[in-house]
Parts: sequence; C-alpha cells; structure tokens
Amino acid sequence: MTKNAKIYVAGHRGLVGSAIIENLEVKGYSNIITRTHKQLDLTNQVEVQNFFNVEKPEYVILAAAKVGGIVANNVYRADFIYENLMIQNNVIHQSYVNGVKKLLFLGSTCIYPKTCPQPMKEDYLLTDTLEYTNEPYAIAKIAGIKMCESYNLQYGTNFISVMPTNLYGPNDNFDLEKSHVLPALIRKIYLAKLLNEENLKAVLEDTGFKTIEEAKEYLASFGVSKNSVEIWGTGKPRREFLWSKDMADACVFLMENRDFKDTHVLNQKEVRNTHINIGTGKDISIVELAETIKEIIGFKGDLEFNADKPDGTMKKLTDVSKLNDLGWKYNTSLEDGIKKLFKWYIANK
Ligand SMILES: NC(=O)C1=CN([C@@H]2O[C@H](COP(=O)(O)OP(=O)(O)OC[C@H]3O[C@@H](n4cnc5c(N)ncnc54)[C@H](OP(=O)(O)O)[C@@H]3O)[C@@H](O)[C@H]2O)C=CC1
Ligand SMILES: C[C@H]1O[C@H](OP(=O)(O)OP(=O)(O)OC[C@H]2O[C@@H](n3cnc4c(=O)[nH]c(N)nc43)[C@H](O)[C@@H]2O)[C@@H](O)[C@@H](O)C1=O
Repeated sequence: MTKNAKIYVAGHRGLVGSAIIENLEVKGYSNIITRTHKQLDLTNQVEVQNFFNVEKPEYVILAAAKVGGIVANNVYRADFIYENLMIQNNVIHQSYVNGVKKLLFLGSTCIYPKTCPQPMKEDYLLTDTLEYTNEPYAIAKIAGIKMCESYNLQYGTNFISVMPTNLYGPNDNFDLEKSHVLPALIRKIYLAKLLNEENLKAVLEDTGFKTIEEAKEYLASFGVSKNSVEIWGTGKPRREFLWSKDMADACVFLMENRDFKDTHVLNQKEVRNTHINIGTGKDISIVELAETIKEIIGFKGDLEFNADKPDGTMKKLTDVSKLNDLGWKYNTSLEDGIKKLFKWYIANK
C-alpha cells in the first residue's frame, strides 16, 4: 500500500474502525475514505454498488458489522445473521467487481467450535458444532471467510480474513445489556462505587435519569447497587482480551505485509491459509477479570454471580503462532489496557 493509496475503512466510528483510522494516519496514509451508517447503509445492495462505482477504493478494511456481547447475540439472533451477511456480501462482492487490490475482512474467534481444543489453531474451523448463544453471528462470519476464500480461488482476488479475540478500547460500547463483558464491568463497577460514595450527581450524569430513584431502579435491574455488582454466569469462563489499538496495528501490519493470493487447495478439497488469528495468547477467567477491574476502580463491595445468565463458550484462547511468526506481537498488558479504558470512559462518557 502506498501512502496515498485510496483506502476505504467501513465502520470508522466503531471500536475497531476508529483504532484502524488512527493507526493508518500515524503511519502516514493520507487518502482514507469513510461513510457513517447514516450516509451509507451497507446492508443496501444498490447504495453499496453506487458507492464503489463512484469512489473506486484501492483497499478496503471491513470493520462495519452488527456487534454485541453474549446476551445481544442470543436475543437479536435474526438481526445478527441478516445484517452481517448483507454487509459482508455487498462489500466483498463490490470489492471484487471494482478491482480492489486487497480487502481485510474481520471475523471473530466465535467461528471456532464450542469445545475446540485450546489454544485454537486456524485449522480448527468447521471441525465441530458452534456455541449456540452466538451461532447466527458465527455462521455469518464463517460465510465471510468462505466468501473471501472462494473469491481468491475463483477470481484471484487478495482478500484477507482475520479472527480477532475479544477486543476492548476507546469507542467501545458501554450499554449494560448489549455490550461485551469488559466495558460492561467497568461501567457497572464504577456506578456501584459512585452509589457507595453517595456521589449521586455523577450517577445521574452517567445514566441520564432525572431522579436518583429512577437511576437506582434502572441500575438494580442490572444488579448494580451500592454494596454489590452482578456478574453474569458462573465467572468460570475464560477469555482472551486484546487492546483495540494493538488489534488495529496488527490489521495494518497484515495489509502491508501479507498476501492471501497464495490461498491454496490441498488434495482438491482441503483449503489452507484462509484466515489468521489475532490475539495475545493469554487468557483470564471472568472472576479474575472482575476482581482486577474492581481493584483498579477501587470498589469495596461484593461481586455476585448470576448463573441464570449464559456462560457461553467456557474457554476461548487463540493460537497466535502464525501471526507471531510473521513478526507481529501485542503491546498492551490487560491491566494497563483496563486502566486506560477506565480513564477514557470517565473523560468521554
Ligand atoms: N468488539 C469485539 O470484541 C470484536 C469485534 N470483532 C469484529 O470487529 C469488527 C468491528 O467491531 P466493533 O468495532 O467492535 O463494532 P462497533 O459496534 O464498535 O462498530 C461497528 C461499526 O459498524 C457500523 N455499521 C453497523 N451496521 C452498519 C450498516 N448497516 N451500514 C454501515 N455501517 C454499519 C457502525 O456504524 P455507526 O456507528 O455509524 O452505527 C459502527 O461504526 C466486526 O466485524 C466485529 O465482528 C471481532 C472480534 C471481537
Ligand atoms: C467477542 C465475542 O463476544 C461474544 O461472546 P463472549 O466472548 O461470550 O462475550 P461477552 O463479552 O459478552 O461475555 C464474556 C463472558 O463474560 C460474562 N459476563 C459477566 N458479566 C457480564 C456482563 O455484564 N456483560 C457481558 N456482556 N458479559 C458478562 C458472560 O456471561 C460470558 O461468560 C459473542 O457475541 C461472540 O460472538 C464474540 O465474538
């Protein structure tokens, strides 16, 4: 990629897209194009076709998607499969039609089987059944990988699929129902601390309610009170977390250094080199994560585990040897990342 190459970053206001824009700008890329969801609905085939016809991007980073935590995935199952399939079908196909030189598609580690051997190697894709809570989303993501693979094989395109582990960072979603665990716990534990300190003005500012009774009732429905915070599930599942800016650095590194034109077929049926994991290679239990966040925020109350909420996959740890062998490693420790995100939340909420 030359520094003035025309690069379209889809989903530039999101957690991943915003980090990718920042990384590209720091590295000197000067011709980045973006559209908000309102300006260009990527589920709309005609709008996407017109956009590509007019703009003719040379490179595409597809970070736009319907994204959410375990409960959002489980409840809004139809939206997750429909919107993700439509977005990726439109963008990947128009990238082929318009001669895009390289496209990066973002999948997720939920594409691997529910009881996958750990750490999860790229080759474990489609070796067993998926975790049910996020099956529609995972199936859409697998379709995206297979679409890139198929276009590479049939049309000689250079479409790269990456499978990032659980991400967190600036512009994360802090919604108490729909977000992922890390931002959810930062916000819940912070609000419990504010209640505990009787800092009611800050509670109202954060929640947007007019009266403290309304705010307390709302927070109680998510298990947040001055003495305790509810943690979904048993706390036993293990997750691997990567700081979004490290993830963005890995994506740009791959755009600059990796060709997926060499996707190849083994024995006429087995395909290798279709996607690559992005992670740290280190995991932590949800109990340990909650304790760490509690310590960083300075909340003295209890953590209460609600086993009526889903645990999801019990362990998701990526094998990152492929990426490490290419010369990329993560930078930010989980503790530093949580401190930075808490600071970001206070400044931007
Ligand atoms: N967050 C995580 O832990 C992980 C994320 N990923 C993947 O990374 C990618 C980015 O996720 P993340 O940054 O977290 O998600 P966010 O929800 O933070 O951002 C998603 C972006 O997509 C845009 N978008 C959604 N629907 C449409 C649409 N129909 N048309 C146009 N734009 C749309 C949104 O635009 P707007 O803001 O304008 O609504 C938003 O900018 C996804 O593919 C996701 O699967 C993979 C692994 C983990
Ligand atoms: C990125 C990834 O994200 C999702 O999968 P997930 O890893 O299960 O994501 P999660 O962050 O929501 O939960 C992780 C664990 O944490 C527990 N947990 C405790 N307390 C809260 C809590 O308050 N909120 C949330 N969200 N989870 C909580 C929760 O019960 C679970 O055991 C998928 O959408 C999937 O498709 C995907 O790709």
